[in-house]
Amino acid sequence: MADGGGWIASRATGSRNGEGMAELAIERGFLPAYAGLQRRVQRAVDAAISKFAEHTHAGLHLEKLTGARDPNIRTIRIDQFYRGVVLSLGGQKYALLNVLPHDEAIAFAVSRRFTVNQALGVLEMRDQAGIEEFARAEASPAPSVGLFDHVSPADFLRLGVDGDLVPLLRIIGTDQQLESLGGRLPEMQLDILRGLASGLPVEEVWAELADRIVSGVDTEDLLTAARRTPERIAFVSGPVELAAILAHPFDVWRTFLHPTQRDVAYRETYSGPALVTGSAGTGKTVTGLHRAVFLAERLPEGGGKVLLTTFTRALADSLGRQLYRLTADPAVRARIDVVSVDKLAYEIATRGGRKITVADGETADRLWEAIAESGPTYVSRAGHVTTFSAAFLRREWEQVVLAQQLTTLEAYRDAPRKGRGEGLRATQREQVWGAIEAVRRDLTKRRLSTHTQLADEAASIARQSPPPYRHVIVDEGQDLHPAQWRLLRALVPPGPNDMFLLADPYQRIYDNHVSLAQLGIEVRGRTRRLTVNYRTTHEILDLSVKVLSGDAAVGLDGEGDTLRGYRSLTRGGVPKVVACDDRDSEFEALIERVGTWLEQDVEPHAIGVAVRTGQLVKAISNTLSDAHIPVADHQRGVDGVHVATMHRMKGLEFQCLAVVGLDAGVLPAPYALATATEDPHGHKQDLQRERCLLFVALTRARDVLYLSHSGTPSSLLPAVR
Ligand SMILES: Nc1ncnc2c1ncn2[C@@H]1O[C@H](COP(=O)(O)OP(=O)(O)OP(=O)(O)O)[C@@H](O)[C@H]1O
Repeated sequence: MADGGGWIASRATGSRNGEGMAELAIERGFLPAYAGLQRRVQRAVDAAISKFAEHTHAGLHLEKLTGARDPNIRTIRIDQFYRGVVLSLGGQKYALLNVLPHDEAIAFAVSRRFTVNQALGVLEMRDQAGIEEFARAEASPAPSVGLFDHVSPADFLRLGVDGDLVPLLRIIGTDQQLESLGGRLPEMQLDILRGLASGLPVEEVWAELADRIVSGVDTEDLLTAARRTPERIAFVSGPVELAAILAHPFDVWRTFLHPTQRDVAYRETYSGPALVTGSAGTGKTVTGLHRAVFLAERLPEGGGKVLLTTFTRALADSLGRQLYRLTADPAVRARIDVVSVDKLAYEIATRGGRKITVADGETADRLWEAIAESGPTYVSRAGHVTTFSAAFLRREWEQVVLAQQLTTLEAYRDAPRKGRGEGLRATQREQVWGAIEAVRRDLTKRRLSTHTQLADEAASIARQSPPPYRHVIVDEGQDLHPAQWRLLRALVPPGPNDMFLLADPYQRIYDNHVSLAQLGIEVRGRTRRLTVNYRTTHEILDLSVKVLSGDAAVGLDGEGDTLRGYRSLTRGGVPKVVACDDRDSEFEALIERVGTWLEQDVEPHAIGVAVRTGQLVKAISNTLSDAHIPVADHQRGVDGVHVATMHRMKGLEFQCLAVVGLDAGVLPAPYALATATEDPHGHKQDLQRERCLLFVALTRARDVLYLSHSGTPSSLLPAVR
């Protein structure tokens, strides 16, 4: 270490060593460590980093340590109390690993060891002292059934598991044992072991890795390995980039993507529309944001724009905020339009000054209620004289008539009604058509349009002009209506990298069952699946997945999706279910819970309360406000605890989440279910949608999940230990 690796000086004065700029890298773990420091210590860290520019290593007090498991680890003085831990990568390159109070820094530094993965060639960190401790504590004979009996030593090596760990893995018989060893292992190897332990066959785990296998790995060459590990080591281009990273140290995703996410987001070319699936919290949004920036950076000046769109305005706002943090370059930002699909449709449909008022949900509901009440009767399968319900008529309009752009009774009479349950006789179709027409006329008379109608009109308008975008990226795609897909298809010319779609069929909470191929969006051969959940703890995920029925959901590509290999990287407490006698005591318990979170310094906006109905939202907001707990009001820009319906929780996340009012009679919502006797298929579908809704709600929690009900619990709530 002749010269302290100063990229700042190199940049300012030109290369001093004549071999190009020396570099400083940061290791992923450095960011949370930095984020947790007081501002005063952060400033001292910033100053120490700057010294890399100005000093030789002597000036930096880079120290080797006696007893270190890794000869390349050094510590560096930050101030009187703190030390940084640094890895020498060779060639005057260093990676910042951690910053801790003096004794902890030394303990961290002597315990860690960096190795190069023999299969993937990536740099890995392990807690060597912790592994030794585990081996001592668990020094017992192999269990009769080991967790990895189906994996041969050769397979372990092929999958990049270090040979010296194999004897230790043979004594592991349970998931709990694996988890207690887990945090000490290299992250990538743990990921592979968890995959194997969750029942994935060796060949499937291998297939996930196959693209990344490197031949001729030099396990001594840390620097090359570090360059192959962008998910753990980021080489910064200079002080501006480093400052940008350190300014938002919690946004780890900005700098470090999982290899699969990186492959998906940074692929040079998809020959046509690409679909990324993955269940809750797997980083679909994050991947879409990176893709948007990647594509926008490649657009030539005046060479078109990227559209980044999603389901609601709130989600689009959130995308916009995250995008802002991902790229500081105003030219790149200016090339990306972030807008919800509804707003996009409205803007296109009202272009040229046309005045349109959007029918709000309540107004539309009232029209459907009125027609259902006064509408025709028929004799049901069960032999009752019955009417078509408002929900049935509205869905028939949305899911059949608007979805297929049916404009005449004749067309409707012959139209397929896939996914709509019980068939309708010709006379019933006439009755339904009459009711739909009446509501449509009523809307026209009042000069109102629904969002779906607007999307339909906007699609027709868009088809008549040259497509305004070069690339379209769609988040939360599982819930878009066919009319919205037609609109998006019309906004971008078919070709390479035209559409990049993100969707999770297990989070479908509206009735739109779409086949993209039928809408001219062919993703076959270009679908990828993300499986690692970054948001939620293992325990929360475990409970959430139990809510789903186990039936495979059908994806936008028409294929059955799977939750195989879906897993979380973090551990936490088991979610708590509180059973209350009545609503008052349930609300009291909620106040207590939220109050405790606030006392524990959880920010109000990091707390969410999800419920099934709008009435409960109102009641809980009032209850919390009365207890002097701030409740967010986004329209008025008021910060506070976020109380919302499960539908509105889509796409969001909270450090602490309460999902309350989980009573039988509230969830599944009786008004959202077709009657089991009269429409068994529709009933089953509706029930599945309610399950997905609860799944969406539960998976919004990051660290802590609290559940409660009054009286009999919802049948959708799984038994909790
Ligand atoms: N590679 C990563 N490293 C660290 N954090 C990540 C990574 N990828 C995603 N995250 C974090 O995980 C959380 C979930 O990510 P994101 O919202 O993109 O997932 P999603 O698949 O869109 O989720 P959902 O479908 O449930 O809305 C976010 O907090 C995000 O910042």
